[in-house]
Amino acid sequence: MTNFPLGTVLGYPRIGRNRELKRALERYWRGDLDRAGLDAVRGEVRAAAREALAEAGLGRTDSSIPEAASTYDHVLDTLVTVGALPARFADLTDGESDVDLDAAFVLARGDASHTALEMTKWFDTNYHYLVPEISATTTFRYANRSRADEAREAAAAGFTTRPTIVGPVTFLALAKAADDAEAGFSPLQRLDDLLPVYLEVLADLRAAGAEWVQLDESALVAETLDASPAELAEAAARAYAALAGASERPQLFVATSYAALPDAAYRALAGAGVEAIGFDLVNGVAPAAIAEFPAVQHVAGVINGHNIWRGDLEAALAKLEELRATGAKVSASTSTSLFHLPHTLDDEGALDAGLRSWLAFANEKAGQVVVLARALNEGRDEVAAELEAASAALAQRAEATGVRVPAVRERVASLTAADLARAPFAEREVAQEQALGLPALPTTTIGSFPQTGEIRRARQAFNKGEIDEAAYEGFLRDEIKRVVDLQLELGLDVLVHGEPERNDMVQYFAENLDGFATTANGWVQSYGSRCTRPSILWGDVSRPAPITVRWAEYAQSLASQPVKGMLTGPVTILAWSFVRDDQPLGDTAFQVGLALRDEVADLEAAGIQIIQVDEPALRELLPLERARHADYLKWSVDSFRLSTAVAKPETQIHTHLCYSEFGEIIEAIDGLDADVTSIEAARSRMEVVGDLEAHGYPRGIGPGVWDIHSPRVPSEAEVVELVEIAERSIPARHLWINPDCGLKTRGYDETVASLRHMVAAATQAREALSAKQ
Ligand code: MET
Ligand SMILES: [Zn+2]
Repeated sequence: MTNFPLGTVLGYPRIGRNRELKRALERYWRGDLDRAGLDAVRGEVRAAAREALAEAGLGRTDSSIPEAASTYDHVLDTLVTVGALPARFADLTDGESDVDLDAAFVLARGDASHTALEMTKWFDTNYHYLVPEISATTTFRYANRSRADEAREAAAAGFTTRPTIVGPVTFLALAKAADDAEAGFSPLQRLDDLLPVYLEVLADLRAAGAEWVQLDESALVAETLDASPAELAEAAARAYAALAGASERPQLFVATSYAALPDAAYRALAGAGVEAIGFDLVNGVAPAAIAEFPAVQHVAGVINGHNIWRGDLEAALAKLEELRATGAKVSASTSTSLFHLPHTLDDEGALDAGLRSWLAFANEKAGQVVVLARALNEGRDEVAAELEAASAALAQRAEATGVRVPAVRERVASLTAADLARAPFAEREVAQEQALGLPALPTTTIGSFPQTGEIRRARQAFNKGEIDEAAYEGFLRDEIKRVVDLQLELGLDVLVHGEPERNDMVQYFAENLDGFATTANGWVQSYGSRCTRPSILWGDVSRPAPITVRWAEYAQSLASQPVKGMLTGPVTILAWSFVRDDQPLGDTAFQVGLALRDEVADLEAAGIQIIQVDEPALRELLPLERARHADYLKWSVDSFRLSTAVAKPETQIHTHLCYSEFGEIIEAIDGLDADVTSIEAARSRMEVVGDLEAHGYPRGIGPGVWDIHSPRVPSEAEVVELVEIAERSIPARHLWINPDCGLKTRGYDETVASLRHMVAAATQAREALSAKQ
């Protein structure tokens, strides 16, 4: 068996350098591409990933290239591999043959007869995985052999790559108890039943030629899961004793990312006989017990896989040398999979040359790992030139114009507690009731309306200079009028302008704020075929001019109902951008908060009575280590309040949070002090409203009644049912009726039908309410 390579990356972007896979998927789902066509693109994307990493300098046959392609989601891949289909998908399999990709798509996207799996954020990132549902009766079987097929495909192309799957502990730790599970059931209880399938998978991968397999076990670093770190470490000890004990298997590389690997978990893995263990040295420190396990290969994540900065290569090497000095066997690696990054800077010719020299995308990060591996192998003198170039870029960045702007820093420094506080809610509630005069159970939407092909084409034409600004603005005004008229016709109570001018809710602000740059092709996967193009926040942030005011003002001029002004909050702007790494995030958040504060004041002055500041990423940035929570919650809440507290009592502040697992941050949500908060709740059938009730949440709340992540149109009766569930926990005067999230990814047919059902359901619920009174 071969040694573990001296340099590796934990994963690679999966969607294709030019989003080939995204496009192929969408054509396939629309029926414009057949399965053979889709499979051909999938194969090309896998081949291109291997070639790109080989070109960056990773070895073709030394297992340093991860075989980490995924067509929709890697947790879904693992779910299908181990055949853990929830009961409601039982009709997709005969229980014996392989579960195919088409079945996986139904799990992911739902269809007329299946509600899709839930999605939630992958650790503290902006990537969404599909949440497995496990109960005492879930069956496990080796039900999809794609990983082994891919290893064979790699071999045929002259590679020995390293198949990558989610490890058994993480798979179960990230799962939720299925609805039919008994109270108190935890998916980890099924570990011993799952392990035999992993043994089969390992044997099959070995037979396919894999020398090493990578099992991602990042759950071991998280303190925010249902299972405690001690339970997770105990599960790891059991799981890996079983897997390492197998005779037919590749060598095991257990990778962990996103925070420090706790000593207990490290000992569990090393003690079980795992041959290589990876840990994150960007967001964590090395486990203390390393010296006790000299046989283990320690794969040190010293190159940040989750940001786009070229960073301090010298410091990364110093970490490796320090580890090696303890006598440990050391390899260089990225801290996380590179699927959080765009493919390559080669596609960013238009980027400012200075800024570009400070950056590294996936291919360039792989190149950095290769440099470090050479230093480990041949000595640091052999890479002196590369180290020097990286240090020079870093020094130049620190001094560059715009990175530190005195006026911005002085404004932040002069803030006081009074700048963060509004009048008490009781007072605001009365003032808003008078100002707005809304009915009980008001209906609204989350902001965006469908981004039609026509809108995208108009934006493209404008960006290419094919139409001038006046023509584009005229187009947007017509679109806004259409959306406002539609909402009037549907009978919604609080309107939106529909956000047609925004390519993306963060990028739009980034493009209009100083301190940001945008990329040409910097796409990263968000979920399935959905990609985002995060902006690069590289300098001090300020707002040169009002951003959204003219659109909101125009929309408001078309209706007597209130139109919500629509902003993206500071935490979300940070979470969905590539942020600077040279100062605490909280400092950056305050700069963004101040810029938004100016926008709130201007919206209000323009006559906008309701302003929504979206913070869907509030939960996502919550650190995985509990010790860091207090600091995070303080700056995230304060930066939101900084942006909104400028509003008068009669101005109603809304916020929107995607996802509903926020038991953990309910104090923070309360701390935002928004008058109304909309949240996702439809897929979990309002699970979250109980948490809110238990907490005694005192202000307005809009639990989503329509799951907009699926093309399914909810019936009026379904919506009524969800409203009734919500009414049991939330006082009617605080309850709002809205979809789970924005509608930009939906088509107009579904949108109109669903909103019609939603408004009709609200009318029914109102009638029931007044009958009761
Ligand atoms: C991901 S949250 C989206 C909120 C935004 N206002 C929208 O409706 O699209
Ligand atoms: Zn949302």
